[in-house]
Amino acid sequence: MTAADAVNAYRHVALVGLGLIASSIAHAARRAGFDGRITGTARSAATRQAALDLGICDAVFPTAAEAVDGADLVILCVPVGAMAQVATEIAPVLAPGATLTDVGSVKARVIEDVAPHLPEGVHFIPGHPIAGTEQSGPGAGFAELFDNRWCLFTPLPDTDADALARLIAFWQALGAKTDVMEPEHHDLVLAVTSHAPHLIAYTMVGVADDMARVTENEVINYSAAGFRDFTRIAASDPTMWRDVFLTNKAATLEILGRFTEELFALQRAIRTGDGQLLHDYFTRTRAIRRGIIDAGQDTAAPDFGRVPKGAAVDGPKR
Ligand SMILES: NC(=O)c1ccc[n+]([C@@H]2O[C@H](COP(=O)([O-])OP(=O)(O)OC[C@H]3O[C@@H](n4cnc5c(N)ncnc54)[C@H](O)[C@@H]3O)[C@@H](O)[C@H]2O)c1
Ligand SMILES: O=C(O)C(=O)C[C@]1(C(=O)O)C=C[C@@H](O)C=C1
Repeated sequence: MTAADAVNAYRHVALVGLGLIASSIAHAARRAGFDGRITGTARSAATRQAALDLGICDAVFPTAAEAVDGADLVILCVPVGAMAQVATEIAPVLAPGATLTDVGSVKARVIEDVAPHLPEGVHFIPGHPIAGTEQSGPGAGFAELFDNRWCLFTPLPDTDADALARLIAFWQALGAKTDVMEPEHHDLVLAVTSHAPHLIAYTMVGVADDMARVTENEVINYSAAGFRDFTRIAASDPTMWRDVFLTNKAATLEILGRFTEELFALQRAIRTGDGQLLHDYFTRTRAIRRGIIDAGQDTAAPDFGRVPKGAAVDGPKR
């Protein structure tokens, strides 16, 4: 199957929320050869106009129900805390046989908030592309965002296998690698790899800001590269990240608890002059970084239409 075949399996894609991720989906779908209709909805007239000016949508609407009417693929691209509200709005107009997916950074809570509102016959397949930037809004999107990045799916036990395969092929055509897992497993993994690191970056930049007041901005002016990376992460959208922490509470608190224990151990090693402990620790973490880079070099090109091994047959990862 070609990328164009995979994206054109759908004829009308509706994007609910027109920010970084929605706009990147539209650009990547067009790049793959999507020749169907893309509709969108945003609350503000300025965002709707921007989406038209940027060529992201063929038509934009002030309400989600209007945008979704007649769509065979609906993608919820709003903050996780807004998923329940938009699901209620669109439920009456979702066409039987349509696929409804989302891109939210948390999965168990999105399933809890969306699934109860849906009519029979709609294929609800939660998803999450692990790709983004600290920018927001329709102008921030670009076609290459998902290239060689993971998109994870957390289907429900009764998810239709053909609908899942079609959606996986769509995301692979956008450039992503795909995998399937249980929602709770997803939320724990992401708490480690994304959510806790964001909170740590927010905190470190907050600490530096307090220091900057003391040292008359020297901390900001002479910031080193590592700290500057923290400031990029800490510039991410406040609404999106508030919702992530409030909806992935248990997993994030679990990881932050472990983080604090390790931090105290390192703090003690510094105080007691235990250079061996520090050296051993940093040697171990360096190996992890090198492992990630090696794995990245092994990344295969997306294989359109391929259902990942184990998706429907062996069941998702737990
Ligand atoms: N930014 C990232 O790095 C990233 C990566 C992967 C997944 N995600 C997830 O994707 C989703 C969208 O993120 P984004 O980065 O595109 O955000 P964004 O801020 O760029 O866009 C969000 C859009 O949703 C709209 N919106 C907000 N609240 C709404 C409501 N109550 N009703 C209707 N529309 C509403 C906003 O006006 C905006 O148009 C979030 O669920 C986020 O967790 C983000
Ligand atoms: O690169 C960034 O700016 C991101 O933070 C993107 C990032 C991540 O943590 O990797 C953030 C949240 C998403 O749910 C997925 C991706």
